[in-house]
Amino acid sequence: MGSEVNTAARAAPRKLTGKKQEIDAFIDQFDYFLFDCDGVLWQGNVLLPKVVETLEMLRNKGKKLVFVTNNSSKSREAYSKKFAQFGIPVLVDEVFGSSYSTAIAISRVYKIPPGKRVFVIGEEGIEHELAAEGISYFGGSAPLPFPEEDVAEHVGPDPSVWAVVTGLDRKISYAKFAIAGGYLQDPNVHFFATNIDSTFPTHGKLLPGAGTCAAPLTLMTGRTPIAFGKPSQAMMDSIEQKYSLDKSKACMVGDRLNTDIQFGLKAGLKGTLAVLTGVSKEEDILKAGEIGEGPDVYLDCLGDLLG
Ligand SMILES: O=C(O)[C@H](O)[C@H](O)COP(=O)(O)O
Repeated sequence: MGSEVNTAARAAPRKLTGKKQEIDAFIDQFDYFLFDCDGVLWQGNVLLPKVVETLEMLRNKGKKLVFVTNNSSKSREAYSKKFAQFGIPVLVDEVFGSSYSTAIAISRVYKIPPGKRVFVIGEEGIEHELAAEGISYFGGSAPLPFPEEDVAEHVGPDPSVWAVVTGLDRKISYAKFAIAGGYLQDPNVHFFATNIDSTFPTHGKLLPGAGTCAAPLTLMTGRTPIAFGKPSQAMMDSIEQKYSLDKSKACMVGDRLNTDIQFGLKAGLKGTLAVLTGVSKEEDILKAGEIGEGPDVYLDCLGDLLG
């Protein structure tokens, strides 16, 4: 499937009324539901209403659920613990995060050569998933092994460095950018990003997203990273393979038009459902619909799927 959205003759996004018959007809079209998490299931540390019951209802109907997040700060295992804290039983294997997507692309698609390593701008989630794939890395959450003011002495090429990977790094520093920028001046060093979200919604506010941890390197080197989170085709390809996903029976559920809904549309999934509990608002959805890039349907909140 191509990576562009086929906008031709797409109907305007339709708000589901919540009537049982209509909701059942919508759900019955799909065997698979891909869920974004933040803004759909919860907002930060607050679980949204009726989420537990809705996921249970879908499981009882035999639907296959996959939780697809761009949040690279947590590993799949850490994410499954977050689900457990909310009383939602989810297997580690049902979580597909951008850190995992990046790690499997590096080890299985790009096939990092033996003896090479990756410099990380990011947090534990990336480190955990790289390690699980047997990828050697440095940087990340480790403190700099030299005083920040001495950074210039440590900038330069390193033949052992095969790639720079960026993700959300809430301890980002000038020195980390300087080191990464030094490696990226070698055109043979790959530039990867878990995801390039502009914003990171937190406690109802928009904080700088993972994309802001890559952008200074683009400005510095003129290079743009290959990203493995939503809406990348690479992430969809891995999901398709891992879960034997039949795209003609799959629905993407999300709160954000430019990541979640684009992800479903670009992949040509059968359906896309937006909820209004996260980033994109009703007016954004209707506006995107005017250019054929809105979701098929939308709801105030996921719990409305209970009808
Ligand atoms: O900047 C980021 O990394 C993202 O905004 C964030 O992690 C989004 O995660 P998602 O909504 O896909 O769960």
